[in-house]
Amino acid sequence: MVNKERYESAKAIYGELGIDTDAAIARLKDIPVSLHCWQGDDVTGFDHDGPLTGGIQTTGNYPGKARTPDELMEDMDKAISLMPGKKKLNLHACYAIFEDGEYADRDKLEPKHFAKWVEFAKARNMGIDFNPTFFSHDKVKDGLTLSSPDEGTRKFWIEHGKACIRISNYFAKETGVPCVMNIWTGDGYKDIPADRMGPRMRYKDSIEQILSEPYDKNQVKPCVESKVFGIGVESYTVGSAEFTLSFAATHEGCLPLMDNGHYHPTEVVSDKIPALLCYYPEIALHITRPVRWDSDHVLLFDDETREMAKEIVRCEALGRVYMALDYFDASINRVSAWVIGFRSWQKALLNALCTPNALFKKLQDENRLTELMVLQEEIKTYPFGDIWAEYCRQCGVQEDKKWFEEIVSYEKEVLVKR
Ligand SMILES: C[C@H](O)[C@H](O)[C@@H](O)C(=O)CO
Ligand SMILES: [Mn+2]
Repeated sequence: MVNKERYESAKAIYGELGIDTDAAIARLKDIPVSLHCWQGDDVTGFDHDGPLTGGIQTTGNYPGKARTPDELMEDMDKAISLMPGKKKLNLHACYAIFEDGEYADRDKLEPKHFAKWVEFAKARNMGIDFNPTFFSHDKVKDGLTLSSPDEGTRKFWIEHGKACIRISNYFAKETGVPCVMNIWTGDGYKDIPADRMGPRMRYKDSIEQILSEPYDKNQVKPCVESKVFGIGVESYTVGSAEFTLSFAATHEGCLPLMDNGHYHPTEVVSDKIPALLCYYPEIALHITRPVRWDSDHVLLFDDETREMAKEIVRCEALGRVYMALDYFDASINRVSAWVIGFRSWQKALLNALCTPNALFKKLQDENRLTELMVLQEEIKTYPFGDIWAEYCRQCGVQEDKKWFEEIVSYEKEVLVKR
């Protein structure tokens, strides 16, 4: 059977459950997902030569890492050509592009240092999300930035945050798409601290100072990302879940950002999404795959990934959740890592849109839980692959099995020559 016939047959099967697969495909094409630039170069950036710090780590030494803005853009273009769906570009401040020997430290960054990225995004019809970079820098003092007891250090990082607000405002104006600006720091202590509240009060004040910088409240969406622990920061994290949720709840316009690698291993973000949606008009996500801890493995189409997407869809919250990918693997082809992760999240969203959510809710409300279990199990073996193949076809990208051939050629022709 050719693909089109397979799609028609799958469409009829889903149709019996009241699912309109054409509508699901059309809807997904319009939903932006933010693609993180830092998968392409192991979270290095262009403004320093030092190691990756902040309690995060990339492992592996696969050949072909992007070393310059041009290489990173070239790799991203290759990846994008193999991903269906609408993309946004997610940048970190350390990816500033300096020209003609110019350099600006993080507290002095200006929109002009990101002009090339704006050009790149506009040419591809993408909005831009942004992240101040509070790590991999010699002004991280004793592992602390915004919560440092040293006023000079704290001031430097507050100025960095303010510069990033101005840059986010510029991104939104230039692209016409709201810019999600996420504040994450690795601030914390390896061992048991003597004062847990002091750093948090300083952190609160620092973020408040950053957010006092004028910006268009409809166009820039500041977020605070929580974390349970990092490498070398095992005992105490300043920006804990309780801290960031409370901060966002009490500061209008500030969104909570949940990274699903940032919780205890038995906690699931799929359950936290509807809880937060009861209270916050908008929330943000970093979507990753934690293996035993915040390992930032490449996202796959696994159970929890599917469950997170299902929650967003069945809460009718596609317009209220800003979705960004956040993982980094240096042990495999990096372009492939981008593609697998992005396609996995697209699959998860499409799968969620092809789930009979109204029917399942009805069964739950009528306490027909056996029937609910049976149907939830059976739909797992429905011909979803045929719907996915049709989505890829309509988006003009290679279907599964085929896209990897292009990666193999790209590796031979471009990556290994670096
Ligand atoms: C590079 C990102 O900002 C970083 O991954 C952060 O979002 C995070 O999740 C740290 O663990
Ligand atoms: Mn994250």
